[in-house]
Parts: sequence; C-alpha cells; structure tokens
Amino acid sequence: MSSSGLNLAQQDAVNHLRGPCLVLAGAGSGKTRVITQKIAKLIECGVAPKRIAAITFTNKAATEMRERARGLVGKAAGEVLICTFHALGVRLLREDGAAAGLKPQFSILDSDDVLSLIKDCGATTDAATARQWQWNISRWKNAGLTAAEAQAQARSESERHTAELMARYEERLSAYQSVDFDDLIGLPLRMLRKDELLAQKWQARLAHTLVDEYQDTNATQYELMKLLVGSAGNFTAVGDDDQSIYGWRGATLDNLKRLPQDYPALRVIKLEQNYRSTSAILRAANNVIGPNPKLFPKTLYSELGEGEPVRVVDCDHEQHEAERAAARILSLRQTSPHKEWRDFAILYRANHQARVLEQALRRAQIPYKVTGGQSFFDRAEIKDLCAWLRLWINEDDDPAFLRAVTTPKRGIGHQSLAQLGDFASRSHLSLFGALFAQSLGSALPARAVGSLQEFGREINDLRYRAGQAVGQDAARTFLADWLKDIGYEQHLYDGEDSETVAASRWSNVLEFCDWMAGRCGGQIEDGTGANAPRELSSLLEVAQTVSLISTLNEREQDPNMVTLSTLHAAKGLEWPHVILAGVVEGMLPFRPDDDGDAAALAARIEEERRLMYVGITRAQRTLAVSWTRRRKKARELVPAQPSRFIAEMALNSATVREDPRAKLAALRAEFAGRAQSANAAPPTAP
Ligand SMILES: Nc1ncnc2c1ncn2[C@@H]1O[C@H](COP(=O)(O)OP(=O)(O)OP(=O)(O)O)[C@@H](O)[C@H]1O
Ligand SMILES: [Mg+2]
Repeated sequence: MSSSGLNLAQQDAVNHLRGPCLVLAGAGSGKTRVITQKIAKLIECGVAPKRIAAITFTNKAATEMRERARGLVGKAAGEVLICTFHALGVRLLREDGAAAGLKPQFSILDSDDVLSLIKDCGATTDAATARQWQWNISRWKNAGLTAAEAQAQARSESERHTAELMARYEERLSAYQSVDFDDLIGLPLRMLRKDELLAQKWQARLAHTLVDEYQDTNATQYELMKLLVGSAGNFTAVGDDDQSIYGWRGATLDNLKRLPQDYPALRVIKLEQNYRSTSAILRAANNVIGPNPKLFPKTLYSELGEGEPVRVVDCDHEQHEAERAAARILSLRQTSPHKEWRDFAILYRANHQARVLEQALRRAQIPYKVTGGQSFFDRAEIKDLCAWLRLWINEDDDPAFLRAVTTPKRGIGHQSLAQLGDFASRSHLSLFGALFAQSLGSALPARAVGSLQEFGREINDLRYRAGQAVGQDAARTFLADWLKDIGYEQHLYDGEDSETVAASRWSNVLEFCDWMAGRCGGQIEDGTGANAPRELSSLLEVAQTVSLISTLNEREQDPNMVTLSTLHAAKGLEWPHVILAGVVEGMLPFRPDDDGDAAALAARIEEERRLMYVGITRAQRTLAVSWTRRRKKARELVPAQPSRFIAEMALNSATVREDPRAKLAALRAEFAGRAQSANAAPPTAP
C-alpha cells in the first residue's frame, strides 16, 4: 500500500492515464476511491481540472465525490465536471442546445408534468393508461427511437396509437421549449451524432472521462459516453456486474461486454480486496450472489477480521420489526465505538416500507432522514412556486404557465384556459405568447382576456423586479411581498382540512424562500459542479439555477441522522451498521410469482439477488436482516415467509437468529423511559 492509500491494482488503474481502462470488481473494493484518486492524479499530471469529467449515478454521489476531490486537490476540484449523466446532458444542452432547437433557458419537465402533458395529448384523464403510455414512450426514447421510428416499428394497434401520441407529445415539448428527463441524454446524443464539429469540440474539451457504477448505464448513456471520449478513448469506467440493479430501467450489462469489443486497447483491472466489510458480512454477501451466473469471475477477501456474526431477526409483523430496528440502534449506540446517528442505516425494498419504520424511530426519539423518497422539491407547494420561477425564466413553458395561473386560483376557469389553448395552438404560440396577440379578443370573452392579460403583466413585472432584487435582503423582501401579493399562505390554508398540515406546508415555503435568498450574493452550484461557485447578484439569476437544481438535485441535509433508504438509493454508500428490513418473499424478491415466462422470471430473480447483494455489502461492521411472519398485503395481514436469500446467506456462515420476544419487554420499558425524559419536539424527516 502506498502513501496515497491505494493497493497495487488500484495504483495501476490510477496511473493508467491514457487510453481506455475498465476496473471490474466487487463491492467495497475501492472502485469509487480509484475515481477520486485518479481525478487528483490527472490534475497533478497537468490536466486542466475543467477538462476532466467524472460521472456518478446520483447527485448525492456527485456531491460526495466533489468533497473528496476537494480534500485531495483543494479548490481545483470545483472546476472538475463531477455530475450525473443527466446533469452532463443539461450542460451540453445549455451550451449547444441550439443545435436541437432549444433556447438556453429551456425548461425541464419532471415526471408529474410529463404525465399531465401525456394525458392531455392522449385526451384521457385515466392515470393508469397515461402512465402506461409514459412508460412506453420513455422506453422508446431510451432506445434512441424518434416518434417516426417508433411508428415505423409499431407491431400492434396499441403501439401505433402510442407512437402517434408520442409524436404529439414531442411536438408539444418543442413548442414549450421543454425537455423531459430522457431528452437530457437523447438530445445531446442526437446532436453529437449529427454534427461532427460539435462532437469534436466536446472531445477536445474533455481530456479524460471517468464513469462510476458503469454496470448501470443504459444503451443511450453508453453511446453518449462513446461520442464524448471519441477515438482517443481516454476514459476510466468502474463497475461491478453483480451490482447491476437497474435492468428494469433499461440498464444493460451488454455495455460491459461491448467495451472490449469497441475498445480493443481496453485495459481491464480487477480488485480483490474489500476494505469495507468484515469477513462475516462479506461471506454472507458472497453466499447470496453465488447462485447467479458469473459474467466475470471475481474473488473478494477482507482483512478486517471475522467481526460480529450477521443477525437474522424473526419478527411478528411490521410494527414489531420497526421497534426491533429502533431498539437495535439504541443498544448498538451504547455498546459500539460508532456512536453517531449517521453510522446507522435501515434499508428496504420499497418506499412505502419507510412509514412504519419512521413511526418507530420517532417514538424512540431517534433522528432520521429518508432518502430516495419524496424529495423536498417534489412537494406540491415547492412545485407551485417553482412553476412561477420557471415562467419568469422561460415564458414558453406551458405546463408552468398552467400551474402558475391556477395557483392560487384567480378566477380564470378551465373553459377560458381551454379556449386560450386552442387559440395558442392555432396561432403556433405558447400560452403566454398568446396573451397579447391581437386577435385573442375574437377567441375569448373580454373579461377572460382581461384577467389573463393581467396575469401576463404580473409575470413580466415579477421578472423585471426579480432581476432588480440584488443581494440577500432585497431577495427576501421581494419573495415575501410576492407571496403576500398572490395570497399563497391563504391558498394553502384554504386547500387543507388540517391546519397542522397547512402550517407545515407553509413552513416549507418559507424555508424554500430562505434558501433561495441565501443563494443571492452567495455561492451557487448549477447542479454540475462546474463553472461554480461564483457570486450571484439578482434573484432572477438564482431562480434560473433553482429551476434546474429543483429537477436534478436534492438539498444537502443534516448529516448526523440515521438513514432510511431504499436499497436502490443506497448503492455505492456505506455505513458501520446496517439493518435490512422486510426481507420476506414477495418483497425481496419482489412478487416472484408475477411473471408467467420462466426466462423473464429467472432474470428478475437474478436482479433481485443482486439487490440483496448490494444491501448486504453496504454494511461495514454489523448487519442485521429482519423478516416478519405476517405482512400487510392489500390492507390485510397475510402469512409471510423469510426470503429465500436469508437461507442462502446463512449457508456456511455463522448467522445468529434472534428471538425478539424475550427482549420485547425490556425494549418497551426503554421506549417509555425515553419518551418521558425527552421534552424536545420529536425529530422529523426533512
Ligand atoms: N486501498 C485502500 N485502503 C484503505 N481503504 C480503502 C482502500 N480502498 C478503498 N478503501 C475504503 O474502502 C471503502 C470502500 O471503497 P469504495 O466505496 O471506493 O468501494 P467501491 O468498490 O466503490 O464499492 P461499491 O461497489 O459499493 O460502490 C471506502 O471506505 C474506502 O475509503
Ligand atoms: Mg463505489
């Protein structure tokens, strides 16, 4: 091991500075560390930081990597383009989107906006149907198909219908100067393919590209990577085929198989030492992944000692399981050297499993945060405000227009909006653009025209004033006045039966405004990490980046809390103590009986097995896996079986089965004691 904290194989990967390199290795073997260290090495060898791109799987991972890089190379890390594929796509489009007919201030629609747009295009109000369409369209877009190509390939009446709908949907997007998430990859790809000079420009700009979690890239992301690195092929991809868990979203292991074919000079490096977990945990992980077919043979060992045996906790039902998890955290905190809340994580298969766990943690006064669930920016009230911001920035953003003009209600009804919509599409204008068209009066009653134009003037005025609101104080005053003018607080209280809910939504609004104002004149990140930080002057500029961050980024959260997370969102992360909850047949593997087709089922079980492997390998020191004898299914308690993965995990490995009933009484007493002694407000999820 060298002073840089890398073993020989890792050093090999870091020192391979030119040409294509693939690091293929199991969990916790230091792949991500290779990427961070390689960024430092490249800079040390004279590569300009802004010519290095490092692509991570989530925004959180990007933030973490930027921090680590900052620790190694200081300020220069701020210039490295560390971001997700999607944020990289935004960057390409902001700079060169004109090639795809986009203005720099285009909007990004989130999944909800897309769903309502698709409902509109397909003239349906049925969410399930629209979701199916949305899913199909996204699948086509991810496969790189245009609407015309999808139409040509359609095999059934229903596919043909969806493809026609896709054509309408795409037309609307371009009229709104908007893109969806799939476009963030698809459009740059198409642009670079079509325009050789543009591709050369980006290839010349990027001296080296690094990709983490390579096993979870999909076909379009791979193509984009290929175009960005060009024939020089200066890239480093790191991944683990055993951790490929996004097959359902189009990720494909073919990308791993294609690399050596597409890049004959590819240097493949394997890492074998796991630095994360004890031997007991690693053995459990290897036992679980064992039955899967091997794409690439790998061995992993740990020198961290045998450690505590993995615990299998047998519980009666979900509440019981949640209480057990809370009790385990409390008792480990007393006995282990890791005493911070942030040292603990509870992981589960599906978002809805968090609720019961949250309740138990609250009762036990344990601070926690839920990741991978609803983000702050997904809350209705925040999306309302963002719709206004989007409209200041891009007046052609029709979905934002529709949301802002009806929130709060201002006496403009559905009928007027439908008439405005008709008029706008006949005149090839956006809704906002139609407001001041001369012939609008012939399409709508005078009163409606009056109210709509008043709204338009209000937006213009707000845009102007936001541009003048320079510095934090001015921004704060401006935001407070704006919310008062539109009566947003009252709107929240009118719309909620429960005052507590309304109050908490209003406090989110205030927090949001405070956060925005805090960015005026402060440092700003545009979600890609590059070009930042810089001083900002006006609220309008902040709004421009916020409307981007809101679709791409999570806010930083207080780190000293127990993490509740789905297994998918836990990928790449690690905690000293991990509890895997709800490990029953039906949840993990998820609905194993659903697929009729044997081959599809086998593939799905393999992916579920990898998910369990990802879960187990998040743990550094202790791991508990719990299951329940009964579980809720369609509001009823039904008998449940421990997951098949629990039996596999326990093969040749010293797991300890816990009988929780004996400890239950002690636990209840402890809860009662804590609840009485604590008079602070219960901790809440952000
Ligand atoms: N050579 C090393 N010496 C000491 N610690 C190391 C070394 N390499 C990695 N580590 C540590 O081991 C842990 C796992 O490393 P890292 O997260 O880079 O693994 P990974 O292969 O990316 O895992 P995953 O597959 O889960 O993403 C980290 O805490 C890291 O700091
Ligand atoms: Mg990693």
